[in-house]
Amino acid sequence: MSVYQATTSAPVNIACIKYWGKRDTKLILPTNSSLSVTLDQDHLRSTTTSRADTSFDKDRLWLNGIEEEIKDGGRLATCIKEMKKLRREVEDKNSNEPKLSTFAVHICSRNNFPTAAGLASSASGFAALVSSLAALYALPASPSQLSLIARQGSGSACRSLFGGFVAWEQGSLPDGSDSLAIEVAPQSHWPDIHALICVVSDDKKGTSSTSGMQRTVETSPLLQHRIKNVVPVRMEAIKKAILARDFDSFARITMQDSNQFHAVALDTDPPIFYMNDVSRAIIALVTEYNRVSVENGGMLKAAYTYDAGPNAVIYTPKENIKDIVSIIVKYFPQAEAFKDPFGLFGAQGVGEGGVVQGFNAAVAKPFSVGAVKGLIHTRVGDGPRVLAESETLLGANGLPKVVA
Ligand SMILES: Nc1ncnc2c1ncn2[C@@H]1O[C@H](COP(=O)(O)OP(=O)(O)OP(=O)(O)O)[C@@H](O)[C@H]1O
Ligand SMILES: C[C@@](O)(CCOP(=O)(O)OP(=O)(O)O)CC(=O)O
Repeated sequence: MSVYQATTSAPVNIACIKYWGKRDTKLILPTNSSLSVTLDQDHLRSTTTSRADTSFDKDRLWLNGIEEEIKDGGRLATCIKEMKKLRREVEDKNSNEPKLSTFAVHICSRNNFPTAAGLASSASGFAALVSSLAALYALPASPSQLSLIARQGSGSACRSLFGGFVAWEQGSLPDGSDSLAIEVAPQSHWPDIHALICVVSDDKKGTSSTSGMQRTVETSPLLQHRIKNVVPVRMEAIKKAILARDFDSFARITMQDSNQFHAVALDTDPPIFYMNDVSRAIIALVTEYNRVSVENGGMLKAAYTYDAGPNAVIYTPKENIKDIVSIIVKYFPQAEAFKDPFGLFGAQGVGEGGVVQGFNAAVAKPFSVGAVKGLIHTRVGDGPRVLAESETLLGANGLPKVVA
């Protein structure tokens, strides 16, 4: 008896031009195009196994070992249904193909980072779901075609079907068939883009992206200006900057767009605040680091960006990442030693951190341990990967394997 299954992993992406607002909430069609950097799966990833079997009586999904309900008409159900539809097309063309589209599936997924930490788990999660089903079903679909389905799981997930630098073209058709992700440049084009994720403590539950963005669409006049006049120009400018490996322009646009996204959140009625004092202090530190460079005749050296929460992501070329880690550690002492995946600091570690020459230390006050509860150093990465059979997350009985 053949076992029909596939395991894939998919990356997280963090936008430089933010998606914020839907023109169709069911199909998840955005009010503006967006652009992101895919982060390295060696550090952050969702891994998903999908198996089709005649003995399964219904579609089931486990996330980090806990079964999630697949609600009728919900996002998970929609993605699974759309993938089965593509499988049926393959079966209709070739009658020798096993009728996997008629079997129920068991899907088991794990995120190697905390799902609740606001690290875009829905993006890597739905990208891994769609790519594992695509591998299971041996679909001839391109990443852009798969992005149409991942988009219906979570908008930002469509961008995780590619590595490197990725645009989500908003499209204009009512059925959404032109609202898809395209690769602007692969990882290999600009591999020196590194990222430091500052995981900021956040006790209270914030406003979800899904509900927050709809409130913004309904109430913010600034969003209309952003959609019509700002994003189209920025999309073109940032694509040009990426193709030219022009970090100065890339950084300027990324910071401006993060700022405007948080401005439209504030322009929402009632207002939405995603950043906190820690987030704002990190902005002050990156701004000061850039000021020192520019005043010495240099260019912008780092760019901050924030999604729908207080965590900072700082993009910087590889050559500056040591400076950035040192500055952040100086102002935000860490409870645990900095995990140094690229071996920046050698055996002695980052210590108490420090600032570059000419840096005005008074731009922010030092915080106490725990204000930034963790630092993750990563870089631009590749798109979804198909993993070996041995990586399966499902046991012989079709249920999640017990992890040690
Ligand atoms: N590996 C996964 N496989 C399938 N679905 C997942 C996976 N990881 C996360 N999800 C889905 O995404 C949901 C979490 O998404 P949510 O949008 O609340 O958080 P986030 O992605 O961390 O934040 P944001 O989208 O605002 O950046 C989970 O409840 C689950 O439904
Ligand atoms: C601020 C953002 O991270 C918003 C992401 O929103 P989601 O993709 O999580 O929203 P839904 O489509 O409702 O699932 C910006 C971005 O990633 O572009």
